[in-house]
Amino acid sequence: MSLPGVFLFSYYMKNVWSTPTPLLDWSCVPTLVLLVALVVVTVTAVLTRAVDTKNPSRLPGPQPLPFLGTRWLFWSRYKMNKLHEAYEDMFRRYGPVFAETTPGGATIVSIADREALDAVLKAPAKRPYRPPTEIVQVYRRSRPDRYASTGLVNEQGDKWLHLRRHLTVELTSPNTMQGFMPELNSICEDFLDLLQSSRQANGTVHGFDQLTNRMGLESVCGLMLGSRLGFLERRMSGRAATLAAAVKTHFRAQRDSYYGAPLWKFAPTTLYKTFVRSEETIHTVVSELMEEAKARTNGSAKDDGMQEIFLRILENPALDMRDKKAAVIDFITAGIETLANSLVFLLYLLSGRPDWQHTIRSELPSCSRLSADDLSAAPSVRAAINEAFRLLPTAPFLARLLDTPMTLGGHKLPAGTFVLAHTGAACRREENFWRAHEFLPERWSSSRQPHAASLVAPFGRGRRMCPGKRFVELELHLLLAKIMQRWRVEFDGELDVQFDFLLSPKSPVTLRLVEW
Ligand code: HEM
Repeated sequence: MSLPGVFLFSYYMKNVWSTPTPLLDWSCVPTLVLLVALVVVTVTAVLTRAVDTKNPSRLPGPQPLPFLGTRWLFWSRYKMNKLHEAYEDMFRRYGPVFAETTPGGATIVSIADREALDAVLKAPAKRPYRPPTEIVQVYRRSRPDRYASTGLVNEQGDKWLHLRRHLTVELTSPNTMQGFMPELNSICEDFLDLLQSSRQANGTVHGFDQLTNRMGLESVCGLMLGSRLGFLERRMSGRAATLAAAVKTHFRAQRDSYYGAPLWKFAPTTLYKTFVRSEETIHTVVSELMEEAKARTNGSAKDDGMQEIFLRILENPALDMRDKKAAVIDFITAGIETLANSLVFLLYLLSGRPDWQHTIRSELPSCSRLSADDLSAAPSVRAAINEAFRLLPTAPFLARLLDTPMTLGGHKLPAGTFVLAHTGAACRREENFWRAHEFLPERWSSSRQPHAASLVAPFGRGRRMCPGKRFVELELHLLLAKIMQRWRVEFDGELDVQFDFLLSPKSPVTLRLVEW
């Protein structure tokens, strides 16, 4: 029994023995409730066990408890901010296909098996169903004044298809990205200037993660809103800090609503209120930024490559104004931390390979403005990025609901089963990659077997794949190339990584950028 359980139990037992019997003894009511609850829990536990042993197709996995399912694990055996390690441990205990049970009794199947992953992620679905984050769904549905739908990230079916068609064409177009290249070069240079001014004499940069977050903000907001917003200026405005903090809280609250006690579904708990505050802050700041961007756009020529995405979304008559605003919010929220964390992970991993940093530098020209051709002529940049995404992806698993019945790991699963596809864990299995736990960018230039490249899916797979992929890849290439032109990267010790619904570095991150 848990510690609070022991207290509760001893409190009730003390009352039962010491209280004289009154005419109408209300004190026994809580005891009765406790007893009834205990009986129900025990009977259900016995029944669950009986049903499980009769059912040979039951997937391996932790034992579910009545009313709690297997979530108790995340409140006892595992830490919520170390969920990536919890899943690695469960794969070791139960094998590459296992099931968890939600407090409501639904099954969630986790897979790290190559065949199972290929089957789920390559299934041809026109409208792949990615289970929505419930807390976002509940809140947005409660605010029809602000949201016409739950947004591209959380919407499903035809509504999702409509949003996807109208919102992502520009973002995924190679031409748009090409047009954004000069501006992206400037953003990267400003980021390097910010790093330079934050460096101590020996090259140490404290709070590197905060600086990358500002870079994520500047580039994603620049891309979406069509203008530079000043997040990379030496002294960051209060608004930028507010937005960055709200995005972090937003992700954490989603994580806690998903893996923590689901009390927020029954009452507006502190968790729910925290989530709502963060969503409202993001909405307010992004609305202000959109208004300012609109005002600037009205007074300027429309041929600027940067403004294309924002203008196309604003001018699209097929979209509700509320959907336009929600889209900008979703793009910004989905883009900032993912991009920033990926850069921290990439530099951290590269710090262990000074030889590879030399190779990158030797492939680059010395000029500061880099073109797409300069980047293509440096294959070691791509190899380092691919390898960092393989070994330490910021999104280590993808969620799907099965469209059709499927057999995974020898178990028949009905359509509608909730599956977590752990691409990150699969990429660290020796049967899928040669020396799987090591950061070896050379595997991408001359492949050593095994080399299951299709498992590396940092941006997801299929039609629900991340629409920001092209932009992020371009930006990471540029950033890495520019950093390597100027400095080599050093890091002491191991980076502490935590699960904030995404894998994130534990803040603050300190590293050294040393002159060549
Ligand atoms: C390193 C940076 C990024 C990573 C690792 C990343 C990763 C992902 C992943 C894994 C998904 C789920 C895909 C799936 O279920 O198959 C996703 C979805 C999404 N991402 Fe990204 N992302 C990044 C940056 C961005 C950026 C910069 C934007 C916007 C400009 C963005 C916008 C979105 C949106 C809107 C979705 C939902 C798409 C849909 O459901 O149709 N992401 N991202």
